[in-house]
Amino acid sequence: MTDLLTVTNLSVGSPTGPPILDGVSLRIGEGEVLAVVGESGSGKSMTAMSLIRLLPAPLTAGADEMTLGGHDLLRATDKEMNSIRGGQVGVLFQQPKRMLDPTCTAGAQIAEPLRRFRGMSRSAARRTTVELLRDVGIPEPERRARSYAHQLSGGIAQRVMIAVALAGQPSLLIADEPTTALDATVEAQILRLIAAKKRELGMSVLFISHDLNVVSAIADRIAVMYAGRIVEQGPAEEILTAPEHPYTRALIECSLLRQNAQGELYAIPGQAGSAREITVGCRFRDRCATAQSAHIEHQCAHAEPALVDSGTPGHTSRCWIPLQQTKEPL
Ligand SMILES: Nc1ncnc2c1ncn2[C@@H]1O[C@H](COP(=O)(O)OP(=O)(O)OP(=O)(O)O)[C@@H](O)[C@H]1O
Repeated sequence: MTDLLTVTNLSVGSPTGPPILDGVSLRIGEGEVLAVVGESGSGKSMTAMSLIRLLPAPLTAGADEMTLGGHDLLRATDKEMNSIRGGQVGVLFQQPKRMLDPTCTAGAQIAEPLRRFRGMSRSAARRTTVELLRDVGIPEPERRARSYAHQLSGGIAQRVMIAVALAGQPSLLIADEPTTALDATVEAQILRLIAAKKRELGMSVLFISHDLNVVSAIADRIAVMYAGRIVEQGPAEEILTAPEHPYTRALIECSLLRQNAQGELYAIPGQAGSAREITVGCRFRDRCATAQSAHIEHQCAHAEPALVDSGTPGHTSRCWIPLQQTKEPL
């Protein structure tokens, strides 16, 4: 599969405090969905923001390589980036009603990229806007085109955002927790819509989520982030059924709503936030049951493991004692 996006050794830092992203490398094939998962604060959104060069000041990013199709995202001028965002890259966020401009109709917000990126006349953009609204499953599209954000439900607003994102005919859709604010039925509809559009248009998708249940419905490959690092990456099926990293396994336990012997719901012990302060050894070690066992603790505390092949093509993990070696059942 030809790669659409290649990111090598991406790091993000702030003038104060430890690095926010540390040596993140990703690739997304044409027409592929890569899901990035991890707890709040692990660096998922910062990864996406770095790609489209929209990091909030005073954060700065550096990478060895960052390419999308034929575009070098590291060297693109601000003007080029303006046309890549909304053109080659469409973006969906968690709070669709907040992301829509409250002063413009839904239709005007879809027509804008049609005119800007596809050079359509006013009347052609108006017609295509209605087609796009119909295409993303919005009933009465002519009427909805005249609605403002406050007149839309969360699910309809996210469909409008999908129409805005697709208007520029992107090769990559970045979807940052696009269903987190929606109720379960609407969430399933929006996931189905994203999957259908991806198939129909042959787009690639960078899908960001904290929820492995959601991710399992849509991802071809999964990258697991912890404290600014990718700790495991590989084919979705393999990550979900045969994880190598104890953190991935812990996320799966949480998503399955597993209970412990006392009948309590499983939760990962400790705080994710403090891991970034760990500069020596594995960042997950304080929360990792395997690392807490006496003979292993020494190794995990003294050197950070590298991201290495698990033995299956394309599956890598960053752990001294990968789970498949310990043969612990999931
Ligand atoms: N403007 C900022 N200045 C400094 N640090 C920031 C800034 N914005 C975010 N961070 C830090 O960057 C880290 C990664 O944040 P990011 O938003 O990427 O996490 P995330 O994995 O997307 O979490 P969530 O699911 O909550 O959005 C966090 O520790 C956060 O505190």
